[in-house]
Amino acid sequence: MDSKLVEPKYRDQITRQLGDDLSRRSLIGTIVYLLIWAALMLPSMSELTNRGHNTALLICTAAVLTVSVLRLALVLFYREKAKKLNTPSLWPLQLGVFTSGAVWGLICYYLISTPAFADCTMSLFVATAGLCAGGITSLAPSKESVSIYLFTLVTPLAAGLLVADVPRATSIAWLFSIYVCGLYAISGLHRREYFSALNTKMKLVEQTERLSQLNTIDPLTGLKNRRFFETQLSYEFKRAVREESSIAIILLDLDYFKAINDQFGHLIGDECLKEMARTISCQLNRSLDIVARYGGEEFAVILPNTAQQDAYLLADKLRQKIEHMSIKVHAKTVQFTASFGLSTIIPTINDSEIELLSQADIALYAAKNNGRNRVEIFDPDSSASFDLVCQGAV
Ligand SMILES: Nc1nc2c(ncn2[C@@H]2O[C@H](COP(=O)(O)OP(=O)(O)OP(=O)(O)O)[C@@H](O)[C@H]2O)c(=O)[nH]1
Repeated sequence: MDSKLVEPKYRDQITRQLGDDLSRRSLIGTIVYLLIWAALMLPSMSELTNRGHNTALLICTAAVLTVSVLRLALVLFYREKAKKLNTPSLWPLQLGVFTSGAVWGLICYYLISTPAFADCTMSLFVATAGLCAGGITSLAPSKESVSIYLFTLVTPLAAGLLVADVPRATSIAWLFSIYVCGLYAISGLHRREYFSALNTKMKLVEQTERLSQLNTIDPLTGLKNRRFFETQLSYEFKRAVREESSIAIILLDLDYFKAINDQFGHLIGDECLKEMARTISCQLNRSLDIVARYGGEEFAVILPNTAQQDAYLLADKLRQKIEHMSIKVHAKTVQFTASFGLSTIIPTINDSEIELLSQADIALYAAKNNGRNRVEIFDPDSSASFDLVCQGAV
């Protein structure tokens, strides 16, 4: 691969894309290769057989068939490698190009230098010119493949022209030289355009990924936002149904936040939210847990595979951490508390995550009503939350 044309950070993805493209093109190339041989030989087959050249023809046909099967096998081998490796080497594809080019070139040499096949010479030149054009167009993204193909295909043909008594040999040699040079130059342009398009595509993919990442993040706290939370909740809920495992939701809301804003200003209010986000994130040690800013001063936590008692212990630990947090503003210290609503379920197919969320909301509402700075667990029996052993009520 031409590394000057590829941005280093996209090297791996582009190498992979190049391999995919070349393997697809090689498949088509192999079929066209076979068809060209058939079109070249079938019309003159009976005549050549009558002249007693059937053994030579059979050997050439067997060689064309063998090299096509080999090339096909190499493409499949490359595809198998590509399933396991991120950036598989392109050598199987290049070996396929080399063998098919070399076999065609040698057959050309043999047919041109054998007087009995003089009738086929013109159609052989046309077929080889077509193979050159098609091969170079489809292999253009790989400079090495183009060079291998041209060299193996054209060198024996040129040698054949030198040794055999071909009418207008000089003219044909010139025509082929111009033709091959022109094709080679055009393949360079094609290659530049191909890699420029790939670099642009990779940049777009990268920017789209970054944008969709940003789309899931709350800019103030750096936590995930509500949209992400809801998507993940749905996903985790379905997983809990499948695995028949417990899932818990904690909703927490800063107490009297309006008063903090009014007293210290919105910037200090923002600092409280950021500090709170940091505290919640620090307390969640499992990578499975998801914390998000659910609303203005409201946060939400999903705890997959967590029983009610464990979720309660975590919520109360968070409550205590927040209670003991403080933010310095000039000479003053801002302290605040938060209220928590908790709901847990081992869901079945008939349950829904929206129900679980609204249960956590009911429990949070109860925590606010029951005095704030406390954890309430949703009680399914009374359909209202009840106070659990929570020590820090204001
Ligand atoms: N600084 C800041 N304030 C916010 C933000 N989002 C919401 N708020 C404020 O949060 C306050 C929420 O007030 P309320 O809904 O009355 O709740 P509260 O004062 O916390 O009272 P309780 O929840 O009942 O304890 C409002 O004053 C909002 O303006 C934010 O991003 N930054």
